[in-house]
Amino acid sequence: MSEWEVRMSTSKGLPYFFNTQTKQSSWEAPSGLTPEQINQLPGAKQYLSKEGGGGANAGKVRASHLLVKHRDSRRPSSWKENNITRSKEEAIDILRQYQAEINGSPEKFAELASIHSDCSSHSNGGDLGWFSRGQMQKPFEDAAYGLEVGAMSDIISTDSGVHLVLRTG
Ligand SMILES: Cn1nc(-c2ccccc2)cc1C(=O)N[C@H](Cc1nc2ccccc2[nH]1)C(=O)O
Repeated sequence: MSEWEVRMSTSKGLPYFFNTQTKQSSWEAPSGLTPEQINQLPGAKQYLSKEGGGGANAGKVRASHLLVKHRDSRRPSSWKENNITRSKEEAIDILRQYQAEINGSPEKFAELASIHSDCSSHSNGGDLGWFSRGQMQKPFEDAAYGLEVGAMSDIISTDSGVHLVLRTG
């Protein structure tokens, strides 16, 4: 863990993770590090400050999600299924299975989101990019802003369906 540090990409205005030994770099926090360990990395305080650092993303957070829609969703249709008829309870049961399979792994999260998420962001491994308060439905915003970078929410519910949220920036 000691060989990782957080640096700022001047071209993108985004923090990234750099391994000083292998010279590997990654936008996503290295897997296997706890949110506490991530926040103790050199550069974390400066570039991962709670809400997007001092740059273009000041006050913003970055998150990915895995959405399972149900028949009461605002738009009960997705790239996967034209007419979604499952109940909310069934959607929660399905998401619990994904949650267990993810088991805290950001790589697994992105893999399952790309296959199973009912949001068009599935093509991005669930990545929604950076957003500020006031942009997303409130329960989603509160979950994302309430997470440390690298942490995952429990199941949350919005008008779109039920979600798992992973904060990535
Ligand atoms: C907010 N958003 N960003 C994307 C997105 C982002 C990056 C790349 C592709 C799509 C899709 C969406 C979106 O609203 N998708 C909806 C589902 C949905 N509802 C949401 C509520 C809160 C956060 C994300 C959500 N995604 C849909 O596809 O029916």
